[in-house]
Amino acid sequence: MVSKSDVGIVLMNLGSPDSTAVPDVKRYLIEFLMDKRVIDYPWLFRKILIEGIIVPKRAAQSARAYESIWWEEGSPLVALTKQLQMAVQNDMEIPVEIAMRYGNPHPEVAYENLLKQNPDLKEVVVLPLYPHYAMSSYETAAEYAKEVYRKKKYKFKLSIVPPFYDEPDYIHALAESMRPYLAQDYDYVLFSYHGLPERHMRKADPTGAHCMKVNDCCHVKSASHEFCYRHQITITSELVAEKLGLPKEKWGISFQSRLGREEWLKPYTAGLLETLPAEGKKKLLIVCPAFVSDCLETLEEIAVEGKHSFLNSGGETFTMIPCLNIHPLWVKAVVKYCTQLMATETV
Ligand SMILES: C=CC1=C(C)c2cc3[nH]c(cc4nc(cc5[nH]c(cc1n2)c(C)c5CCC(=O)O)C(CCC(=O)O)=C4C)c(C)c3C=C
Ligand SMILES: [Fe+2]
Ligand SMILES: [Fe+2]
Repeated sequence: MVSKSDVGIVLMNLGSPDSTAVPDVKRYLIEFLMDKRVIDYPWLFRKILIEGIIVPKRAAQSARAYESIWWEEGSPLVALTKQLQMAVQNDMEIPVEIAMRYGNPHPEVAYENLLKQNPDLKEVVVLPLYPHYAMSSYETAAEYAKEVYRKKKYKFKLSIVPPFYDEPDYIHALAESMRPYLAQDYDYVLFSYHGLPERHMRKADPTGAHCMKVNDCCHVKSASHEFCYRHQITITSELVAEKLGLPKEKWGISFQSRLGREEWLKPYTAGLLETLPAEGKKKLLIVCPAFVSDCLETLEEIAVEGKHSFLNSGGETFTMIPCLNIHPLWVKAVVKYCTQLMATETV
């Protein structure tokens, strides 16, 4: 066993542009979308599509969106990840660093910072800040953390916390972070998750025969569930709804942030926000559990664009429930997942 004083933690999130200036946003979008686990087309086709079409078209619009949510200290996602870092470090009393999959700080900087604090570092535990597995979120973060580690031939052990979508402490934290909002008058609770191309679901299925192929696949027991985003977000939602005592007709799941023309997981949040009021669901609570830190996709796409669309479609109240951010029960869960893993797994 490694002594606690020789362990460091890295909290790894998605990342943001360095600033809202268009060249910084361009650089960030290119790094993000050129990731073969995000847009999984052959390299040359991806390069032409991303650098020639998508990014030139999208960068200025994205920069404006970032500008509308930017904080004095910078990107909300990065600032909130730093706040989580401080809270976890205070609790664990060991060094905690943050790293981003895209942009800054880079995982190498996080590893080097831990080594500066303890040249005898024996183990680093990386927690990818995604409750659910997806090739384009959890997997790419975990693989990148390993790639940088191997390239630099570090001597410390590297352990990576697995997705925690059904872990009791995470479910408890998410449910309790939502509970105060249920005291207000509401018709419906919408769990809106980041979407994925349906193709990614089929690709991630190691059985090759289950996801999106078997009827009600996410509820039929299968080895594919370890890698099935839709199964995992379904379980998170069902466990939280059960804990909160939400009746079946009072909640539902949808998928946001679609990009491009491919079929993504349905139903789309944007469509539902326009049709829910006509079904009598006029007072809405919305929560986005694919993200543990508030970010562009919650603060702009949902809290601004989504709200506008819902209210314009006949909705009466729209309440966005914040991400877990630094909720004390979430900090406790993070501490537990990192502690549990220390010296139990090695890459
Ligand atoms: C093919 C494109 C994309 C896939 C697949 C995808 C999956 C995915 N993303 C997150 C989490 C976040 N995504 C965020 C922003 C964002 N996502 C995409 C594209 C895909 N994401 C783009 C182009 C952007 C940039 C913003 C924009 O121009 O719209 C963010 C916010 C980052 C921030 O700085 O605040 C997060 C977080 C998950 C969890 C996921 C798969 C499940
Ligand atoms: Fe995304
Ligand atoms: Fe599935």
